[in-house]
Amino acid sequence: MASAAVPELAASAAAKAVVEWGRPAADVTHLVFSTYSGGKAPSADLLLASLLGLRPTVSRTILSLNGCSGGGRALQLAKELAENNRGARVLVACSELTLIAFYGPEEGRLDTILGQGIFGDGAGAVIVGADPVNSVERPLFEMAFATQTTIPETEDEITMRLMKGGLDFHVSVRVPKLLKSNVERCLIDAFESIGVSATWNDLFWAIHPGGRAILDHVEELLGLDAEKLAASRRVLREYGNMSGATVIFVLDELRRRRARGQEVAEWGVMVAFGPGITIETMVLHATGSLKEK
Ligand SMILES: CC(C)(COP(=O)(O)OP(=O)(O)OC[C@H]1O[C@@H](n2cnc3c(N)ncnc32)[C@H](O)[C@@H]1OP(=O)(O)O)[C@@H](O)C(=O)NCCC(=O)NCCSC(=O)CC(=O)O
Repeated sequence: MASAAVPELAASAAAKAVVEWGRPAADVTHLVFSTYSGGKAPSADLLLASLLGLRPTVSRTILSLNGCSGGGRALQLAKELAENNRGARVLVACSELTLIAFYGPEEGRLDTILGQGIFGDGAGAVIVGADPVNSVERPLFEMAFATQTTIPETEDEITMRLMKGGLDFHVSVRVPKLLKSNVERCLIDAFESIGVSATWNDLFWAIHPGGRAILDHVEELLGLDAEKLAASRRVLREYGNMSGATVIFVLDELRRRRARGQEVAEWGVMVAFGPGITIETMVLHATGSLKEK
């Protein structure tokens, strides 16, 4: 069921992204697809390419089981592809279905219930490119800098394993504190790398809302004003933790808030995390056309 539904869900998100982009789907040169909800070949990226009518030469990559860092990883990879291939247009698609990880409670494993309580289904899609065609394309966010960090000795803190009965998923109770201890260093390093200085409250924020406790910990650590994580909190409240797709929803929510004049910061950050524990950090720059929308 998941194998069929995951690409269909992605196709519905991608079709909307393509319409907003303003160019035909056949102009997509690369596809990066992230999901934890599959386990077959040919995989969901091929089915998505066929559902959208992408060209047979589209260069496809599937990221499997990157978990909640999958959205951040896919966007970083798309940035690399777009910057290194003139004229490339990369479709990033993340599609997740909790069905694959649905199973009954386990003695002594409270996180089984936690996962089923806070996770949700969803798909998000983004078109990434460099050098926009000004007459057609309206860039929203520039990915100014991107980096990946692995927190040492945390490989057992978030785990996923495909078994006969589905996806065996575990998340330890230590995850919010581990992120709290490591996220600021990632942010400082990222901003130093591009020579931009800003206080945390000067920025707009797209943090993967892995759970309410994670947002609370980050907010407290960085001394963020309450509205700074409003986009992440709204997405978590409305849709749950949709794993890799969630940061795309948060970016979309930021775009809407900006259009309503609720978010005016020029620079911002996106942070996603997943098994590893892997932290994907990105410095974002709101582009002119985003501010005009
Ligand atoms: C789930 C919550 C909203 C519940 O908040 P509450 O304030 O209601 O309750 P709480 O935090 O006191 O937790 C209630 C009880 O559950 C226990 N508890 C909490 N998290 C647990 C876990 N992961 N494993 C086992 N037990 C856990 C607590 O110790 C406590 O036990 P007791 O009652 O005995 O004291 C919050 O704990 C939360 O946001 N946790 C972080 C979730 C998380 O790690 N998300 C990341 C998912 S992974 C991800 O996003 C990336 C990926 O998948 O790749």
